[in-house]
Amino acid sequence: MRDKYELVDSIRSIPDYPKPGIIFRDITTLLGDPRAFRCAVDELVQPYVGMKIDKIAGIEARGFIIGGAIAHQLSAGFIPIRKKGKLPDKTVSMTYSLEYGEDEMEMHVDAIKPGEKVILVDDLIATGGTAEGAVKLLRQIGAELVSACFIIDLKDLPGRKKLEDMGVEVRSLVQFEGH
Ligand SMILES: O=P(O)(O)OC[C@H]1O[C@H](OP(=O)(O)OP(=O)(O)O)[C@H](O)[C@@H]1O
Ligand SMILES: Nc1ncnc2[nH]cnc12
Repeated sequence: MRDKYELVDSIRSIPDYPKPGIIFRDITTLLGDPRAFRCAVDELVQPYVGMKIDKIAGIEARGFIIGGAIAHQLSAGFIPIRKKGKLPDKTVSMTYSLEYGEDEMEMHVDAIKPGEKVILVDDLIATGGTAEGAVKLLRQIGAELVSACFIIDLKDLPGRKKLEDMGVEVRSLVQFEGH
């Protein structure tokens, strides 16, 4: 990977998916490109090296792919934040809205010990509704949220500001204009 332009070029944009007016930023092409995938994970990990991060919390489904790779690189544990009804033990849950709908997410109540240092990971932040719900859940069970990171930030949407207003540091690799 020579520079971040190659990372941008590895992301496929699909107009009017899943609804008219949305440009879907598809990371399957990035994931399928060995150099782009490695570059994205390495760039996301770099600021956290040496910070003794306990857990990476990844948001279903695309946050699992990126978050798992980051957790491995940082020798941290991995916590899945899942869509409703998928986790088998006692959970905490939160309803949230996103760019094209509404959903409910859950975590196991014992996924994190109070005070553990956690980074939230997803592929993309748009309205920030999903990440906001995840931050609330993580704090509810006592996590110390160190940062949130994304490959993509849709910068005309309020996601980044929403998290920063909650006192969360936000990092992203690629910024796109528009929806
Ligand atoms: O900032 P927001 O407006 O909340 O949108 C961002 C969320 O939308 C996408 O997930 P989606 O709900 O489509 O689920 P998927 O990963 O299972 O496809 C994306 O992976 C983020 O999780
Ligand atoms: N425009 C978009 N592309 C891909 N995933 C998204 N999640 C929310 N908005 C999105």
